[in-house]
Amino acid sequence: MSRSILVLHGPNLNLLGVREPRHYGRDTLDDINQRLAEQAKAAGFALTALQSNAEHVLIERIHQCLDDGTGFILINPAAFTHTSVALRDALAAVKVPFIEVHLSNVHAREPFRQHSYFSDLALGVICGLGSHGYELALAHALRHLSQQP
Ligand SMILES: O=C(O)[C@]1(O)C[C@H](CCCOc2ccccc2)[C@@H](O)[C@H](O)C1
Repeated sequence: MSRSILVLHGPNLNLLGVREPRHYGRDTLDDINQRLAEQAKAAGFALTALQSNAEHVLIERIHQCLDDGTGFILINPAAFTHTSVALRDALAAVKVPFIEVHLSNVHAREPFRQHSYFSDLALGVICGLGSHGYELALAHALRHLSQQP
């Protein structure tokens, strides 16, 4: 059973807590990552988090999952949600189960945010619940991995 979870944050999420609290809340990315790490550790699992503004960095980190035993991915692709076939293809290639997370309710925002290149591949999608969405996604990932042989 894999005991390793990867959390990926897409472009501009490094600005969380500094700008746009109306859409994205006041938690910083460090706040979110710290809470996720504590949640995973308490359950006996390892968690790695990466934020990047560069599509190729996220893609190459996903490719690493072919060799590093990652059992589950939580990903907020951010704006790449609506644009990146390349990032979609990387997730499809490695075949690691993933949950797509969005802080805001993308379905209550501009039309262009209402299409995702990831949702049909995802195990599930959580949006609109702020940073709690990440914690809910992690809770599901932990249960999923705990049920694996
Ligand atoms: O709601 C989400 O989590 C999004 O993935 C966030 C993306 C934006 C991430 C940028 O986050 C910022 C945070 C603070 C200030 C500026 C941008 C947006 O493009 C997606 O449509 C929905």
